[in-house]
Amino acid sequence: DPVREHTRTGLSKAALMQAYIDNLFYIQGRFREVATPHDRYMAAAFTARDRLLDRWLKSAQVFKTTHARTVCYLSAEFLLGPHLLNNLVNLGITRASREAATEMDLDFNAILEEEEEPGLGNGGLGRLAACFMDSLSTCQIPAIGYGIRYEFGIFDQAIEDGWQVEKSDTWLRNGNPWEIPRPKIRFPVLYGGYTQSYQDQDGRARTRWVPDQEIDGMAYDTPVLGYGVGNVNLLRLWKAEASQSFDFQAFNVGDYYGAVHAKIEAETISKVLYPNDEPEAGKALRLKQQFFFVSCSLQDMIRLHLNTVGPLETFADKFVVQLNDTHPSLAVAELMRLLMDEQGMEWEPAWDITRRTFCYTNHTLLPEALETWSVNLFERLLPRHLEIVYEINRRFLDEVRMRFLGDESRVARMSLIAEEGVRRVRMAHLAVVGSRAVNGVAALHSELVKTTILKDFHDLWPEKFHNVTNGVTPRRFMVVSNPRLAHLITEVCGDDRWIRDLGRLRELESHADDPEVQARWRQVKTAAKQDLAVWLRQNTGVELNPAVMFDVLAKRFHEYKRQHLSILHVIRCYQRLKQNPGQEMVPRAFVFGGKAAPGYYLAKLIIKLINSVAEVINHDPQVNGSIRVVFMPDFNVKNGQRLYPAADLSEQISLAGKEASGTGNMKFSMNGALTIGTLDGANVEIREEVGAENFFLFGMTVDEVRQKQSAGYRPWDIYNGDPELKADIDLISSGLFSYGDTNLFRPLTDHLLHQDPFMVLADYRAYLDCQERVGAVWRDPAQWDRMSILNVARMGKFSSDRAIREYAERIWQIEPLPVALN
Ligand SMILES: CCc1ccc([C@H](C)CC(=O)N[C@@H]2O[C@H](CO)[C@@H](O)[C@H](O)[C@H]2O)cc1
Repeated sequence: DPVREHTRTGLSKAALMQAYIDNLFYIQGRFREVATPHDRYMAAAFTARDRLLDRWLKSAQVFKTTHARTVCYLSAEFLLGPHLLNNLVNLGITRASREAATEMDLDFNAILEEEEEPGLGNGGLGRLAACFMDSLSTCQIPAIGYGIRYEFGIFDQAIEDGWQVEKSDTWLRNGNPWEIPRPKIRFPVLYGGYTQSYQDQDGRARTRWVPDQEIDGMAYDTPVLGYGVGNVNLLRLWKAEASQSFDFQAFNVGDYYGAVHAKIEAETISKVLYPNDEPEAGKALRLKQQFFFVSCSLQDMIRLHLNTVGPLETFADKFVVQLNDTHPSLAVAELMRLLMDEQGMEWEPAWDITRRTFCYTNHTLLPEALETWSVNLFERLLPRHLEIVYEINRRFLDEVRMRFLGDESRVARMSLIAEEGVRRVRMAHLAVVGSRAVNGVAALHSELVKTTILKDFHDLWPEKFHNVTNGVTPRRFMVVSNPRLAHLITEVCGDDRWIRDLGRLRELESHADDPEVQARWRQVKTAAKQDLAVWLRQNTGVELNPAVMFDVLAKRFHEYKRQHLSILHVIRCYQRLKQNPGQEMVPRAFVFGGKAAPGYYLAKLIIKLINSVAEVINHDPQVNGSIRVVFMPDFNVKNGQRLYPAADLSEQISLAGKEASGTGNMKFSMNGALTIGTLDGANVEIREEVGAENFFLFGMTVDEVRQKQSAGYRPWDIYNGDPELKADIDLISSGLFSYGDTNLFRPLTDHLLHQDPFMVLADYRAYLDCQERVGAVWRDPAQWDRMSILNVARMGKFSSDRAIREYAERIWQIEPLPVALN
């Protein structure tokens, strides 16, 4: 009956109002007068969800009947962010929803604020996976995202007495309306034990794995709708469960803990996300987590293939699997095990399928982030996979020896096993050997991958190496987070086709000097700054004036990202104002944000320093008229969406050669911020696109860094050679920012003066001079607005749609498969 059909799928205001009322009643069991904010959010969420499921089922039917070639994106992290508004935008019903809310006298923004964000990631890598899922659907490429449904995601960050305090992330406590539990889609995951070789019925040598632990992985599905299309892809996240959750025999003998032991043991595997963003933990549970989702995902793909296509010989034609860094690289060995031990395939055909199935993306050059697992741990947890890794290695090193006769040192360097000291399995090597394509995430980074960490492999297989520069989705990071700017751009461009074709932003170029457009552009920025100022006052007590320059540095804390270089600039500004109060200085608000891995002491000390400097400056009437400092707590996707639209200046100041790409740099620039940055990662390409004259560049290049390091870098000499630098570091050591305690920041100042591995002191002077140039341009609003408009106009390249199209054409060889909207 049309009324019923209409209520669950209708996109009109009336249909949405009816659906909301129905959901409040039939799902939340509430009528309006007694509904809680959470009830209202859930009713709104289910209203959107129904419209998603409608398109999802149509997509699933099309993909099933057409045996569509499918991309499987394996990632240990998916930093999705809040779903509701993003789904309303992709459904094209934001206006109807707002009007429905107004008509029912509901506070639409309050409903949005109610949503807990699924923080199933640490930073760049996890958010990139989420942007790619949005673009895979929008570009109509059949895809499945596979990952882990952590019960506890990235910790919530509180700042107490200037220190980061981690709070566990109970994102599931109020339920999750966006996922569909799939109790019937579950797979056994094995650990430990030993292997046994035997003869099968045809007399062929076979190996069986006799594990000492078996758990289950159960699927939870989240639909991922594209923007303005009928295509909905699947995000399938696995939860660990005991295959037998209650041991009644133990209970009968009163061993109550024993009765639930297996359940607790099993569930720990998907209990919590490891909060490390570069240094690897090397913890056994982390390896168990990686194998857990890899095994479930590959078993699921084999099930889908056998059910839809048939014999596995064509597996690599149906599925292409992208390994998001080395975290899922066990997949290479696990697919071999499943094809040989479970599907009875011989090594060669199994290896041929494996090598044609996988592709690997590297996201970091930092040696401490390149995962290696001790052979002992590997053998203890995954004895069968170690055998397979050894055999892959034996055959691979034969190939290397053939190609590079007598070059045993190259053989040792390329081996999957690091033999010196504790023997370790090099996961990046396993990923490269088992993949048909390897890519970096920005042009500079991909060059460095080929000339440094994977040089030997590039010498052997140059054709395998590619670059695909990262991108971000303009839906979430422009339309959802900055609707005022989106409306203005649509008006100036004449239509909203730019949202799916970001190159159309070029239309703005011709308006860059138009005073009327500039005025409206500045209004949009000021309004976003006002919103942020209100949020910051409510959540930190710090008052910011939206008329001053908002200078923003927000990303995970890591020494290579050099947040401590920025705080030295803040201290320089402070000293200048203190030493000559009358001095005219461009007023600025320095906004910092970002989490530090809980075990990363120096990063946490930098957070403390920022908050301590803020304390002194914000309470000093001699300077707080010109400069203010604030630390935005709990930088996550939701708070990022408040920050990106409100920034005037985007700080991208990592040491050249260290930031693989960066994606925050793209989000800030797409929202009209100008960038001060080094020639690192994607900064290089942003500067190429927006024009060198519209980018504040400073600092050493990668080559200059290498030269200075090989010449012997002595930060102490720079400290003694630059009086302002000396004064700034001495002020930190003086205890002025720590109530006279001269020891608090000593670990940081000592580290800077004696090691400074990321050459903060070497780039200090160039950075300060560049900040002077920034101030000079800020004094000319018309020029600043012109540069801001040109920055946005030329950001088309950095849409994740472009990145996905490049993966599809150059790496995955997959065609879009459109699903009709209705
Ligand atoms: C094993 C611990 C661990 C956890 C995460 C990682 C990630 C690779 C770190 C990460 O997020 N890298 C970032 O990836 C982004 C997406 O490609 C890039 O834009 C960033 O430059 C890069 O730091 C390494 C090691």
